[in-house]
Amino acid sequence: MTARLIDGDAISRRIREELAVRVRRLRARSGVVPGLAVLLAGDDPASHVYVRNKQRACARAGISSVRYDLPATVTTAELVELIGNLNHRDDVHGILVQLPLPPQVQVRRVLEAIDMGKDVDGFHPANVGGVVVGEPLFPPCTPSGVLELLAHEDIEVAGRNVVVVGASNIVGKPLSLMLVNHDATVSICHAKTRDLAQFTRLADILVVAAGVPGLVTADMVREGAVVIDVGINREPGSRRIVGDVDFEGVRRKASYLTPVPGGVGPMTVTMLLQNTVTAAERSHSAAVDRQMSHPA
Ligand SMILES: Nc1nc(=O)c2c([nH]1)NC[C@@H]1CN(c3ccc(C(=O)N[C@@H](CCC(=O)O)C(=O)O)cc3)C=[N+]21
Repeated sequence: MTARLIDGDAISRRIREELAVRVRRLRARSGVVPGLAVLLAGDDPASHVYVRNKQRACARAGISSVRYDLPATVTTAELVELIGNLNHRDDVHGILVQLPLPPQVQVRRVLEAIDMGKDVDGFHPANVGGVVVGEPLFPPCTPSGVLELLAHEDIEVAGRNVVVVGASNIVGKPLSLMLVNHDATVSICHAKTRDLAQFTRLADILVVAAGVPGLVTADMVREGAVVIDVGINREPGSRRIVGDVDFEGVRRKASYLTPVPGGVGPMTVTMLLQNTVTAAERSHSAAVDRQMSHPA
């Protein structure tokens, strides 16, 4: 068997075109232009690349984005204060704090400072709780991008065995709960899992988000499984990125496979744009509601 490749770039393009239509409609109706604030601390080269990609994608969809470049020495208090100011600005509908943050910063406190209604990354604990009960204000971007890819290919998740490799707070854990909410049977594997292959071979759908290049090889994959590679690993000294899956080997065994690049990565950015447009639409509806209840 040779896997069909899931084209995240093409699926993203279609969704982004629909988002651009929503942006134009909102602007025509209300004059509101969706706005995203991106906070970037320090000079991690990968973070700079990601942020540049996000801002370019915003511009193409008609979303205005402002970037705050903060020194690597930034404090928790400084970040919390800046976020407090952005929370009150009505031209900023989404706030994104690029991770990782420098080691002296208390990430939890920073994420908790973001107004829930502007938490387009879905990292605020209240949004994380929303994922548990199945109705987050904003679903986290990479997990919803994965679900969007599966839905787009008509791959049913209800009743399937899904194995998620990686238990991070931003991908593995929320994605696992979102899959359970779609009636999948989910196993979560992580760095301490003994005999990983014993689990991965049970998977109808295998999602790999471990950050370990080449972790999943063909012998670990059931014939005909769907394999979603969330890994983004930069080879030292190279600009090329590779996933967590041995692409050539697994391609001969799986029924569907996402490439890296061009799979989950662009969907993450697309879901960020989607959340930002939704945030702007909600802020406009809220303004209309206030107007209706207190006419001038
Ligand atoms: N607050 C926060 N939110 C995030 O969503 C977030 C973050 N911090 N920190 C880092 C990770 C990583 N991430 C990616 C997004 C897009 C691509 C992407 O577009 N990848 C392209 C290729 C990009 C390239 O070539 O470098 C692709 O896979 O085709 C990759 C990785 C978002 N993250």
